[in-house]
Amino acid sequence: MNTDSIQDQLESLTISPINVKLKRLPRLTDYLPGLQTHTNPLQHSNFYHHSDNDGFYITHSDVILRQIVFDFSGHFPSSTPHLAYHNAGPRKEILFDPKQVRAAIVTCGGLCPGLNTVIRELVVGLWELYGVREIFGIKAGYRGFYSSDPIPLDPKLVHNWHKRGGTVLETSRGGFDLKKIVDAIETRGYNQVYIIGGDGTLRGAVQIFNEIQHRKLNVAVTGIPKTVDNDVGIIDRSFGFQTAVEMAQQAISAAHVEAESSPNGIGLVKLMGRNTGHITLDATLSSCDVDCCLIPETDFYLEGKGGLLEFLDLRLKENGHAVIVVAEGAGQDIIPRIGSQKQERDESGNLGFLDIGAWLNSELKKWWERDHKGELFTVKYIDPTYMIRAVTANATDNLYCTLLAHSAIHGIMAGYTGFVTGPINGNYAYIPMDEVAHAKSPVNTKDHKWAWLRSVTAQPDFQRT
Ligand SMILES: Nc1ncnc2c1ncn2[C@@H]1O[C@H](COP(=O)(O)OP(=O)(O)OP(=O)(O)O)[C@@H](O)[C@H]1O
Ligand SMILES: O=P(O)(O)OC[C@H]1O[C@](O)(CO)[C@@H](O)[C@@H]1O
Ligand SMILES: [Mg+2]
Repeated sequence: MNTDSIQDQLESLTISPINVKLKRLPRLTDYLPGLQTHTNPLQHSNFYHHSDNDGFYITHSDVILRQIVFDFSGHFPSSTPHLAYHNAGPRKEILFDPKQVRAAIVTCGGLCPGLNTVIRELVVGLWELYGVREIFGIKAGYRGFYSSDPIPLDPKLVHNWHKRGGTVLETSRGGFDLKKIVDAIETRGYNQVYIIGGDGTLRGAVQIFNEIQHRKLNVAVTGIPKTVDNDVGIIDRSFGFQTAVEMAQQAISAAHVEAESSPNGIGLVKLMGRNTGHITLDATLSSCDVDCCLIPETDFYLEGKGGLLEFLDLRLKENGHAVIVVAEGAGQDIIPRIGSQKQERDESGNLGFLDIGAWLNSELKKWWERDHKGELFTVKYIDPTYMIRAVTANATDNLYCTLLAHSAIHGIMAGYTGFVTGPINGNYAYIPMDEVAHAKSPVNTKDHKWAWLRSVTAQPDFQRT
């Protein structure tokens, strides 16, 4: 169909009913049917002016479609159901009496810019929007539920936490003991549990939620997805990611300056990205200084036709310098393991990596010595690791963290449980927690963005012919 006829068709298009499948969210009333409802205290707030039909309150029938881009040339609406999620936001009727709420907040896994903002906004939101007065911080990750006393939190205490990197509550890996955690939740009398963490944390949170359901406890659990690597699926992106990309730019700029200031200079930067290369990819695209971007989602090799060394040889001849950015999880298969060298695991069971940056640094030097002995050459290797995540969130991420925290509060107050809050197509949604815990988000090397990257760097595709 040509462009004009599609335009004509769109002007008069009637969309027949769309086949939508709404993702059901667990609610406390699923297993505690007798719970009383309460009017949302925002109804009496001086700051939120609203009438019944001004759209302020979100109803159970307000949904967000997962897919918003369609092919109008005959395939829409299709018989395949379109997935929809509940819209996040305040409900007029809630399932908690704010005076009876005892909320617990925990941060688990690695650091990410914005963690303290989420904590701060959970505290301030619970306190100011709903009048909750019993809010507790759990120290140092999951183990803190059963191994230390909680920290009472209030708006005064947390008022400037968003200006600090890291997590004031502290975090850790490992220490997940389901029975001890749920026992502690029961004994301490928490009835709202806010769990901030990545894929591992969310898998743990699903188990906590299942056990709470099994024990029929009046306790709602929500997850707030945190991953500096941006490797959690379904949601548009994770908080702190943009800040990390911005920080990564500084390392790339420095590598570029170093490289172009030396004859045959190579700047080599290693960035975080355990299983995904999102940070590396976005930092490359926004810097425009990178000659080659290496990520875990695509293999590469050094020697021979179409390899990295041949490419660098050409770039150095053309430009006199080159910049390589590599994600920490890239190239793990091409680094030789020494003897019985085992891949170590951290306390959560995540595989440790061989150091791709240090290995490349040494291989580049060996290559030059072998093939270009006597010619000037330098590699400047920059490994900013923790510098890109141990910072405060930028303004965009701070705002994002605030909306996430408030959305999580509204959802839990409405009696939803076992859910995660996150943006889908720019709107905040409630998503079943087990779905997010298992959804990955790799870089798609078949899409336009990767093709754009290849066109910007003109790097090889590393497909051996
Ligand atoms: N499958 C699982 N079941 C229960 N608990 C888990 C599981 N995987 C990880 N955990 C627990 O979740 C917490 C955080 O896990 P992990 O260290 O993998 O970080 P994460 O949440 O994935 O964040 P990130 O990888 O972004 O730093 C740890 O306390 C760990 O013991
Ligand atoms: O050294 P730590 O704290 O275990 O964290 C390192 C890992 O955490 C992350 O930042 C997030 O998973 C990864 O990119 C990185 O591999
Ligand atoms: Mg993880």
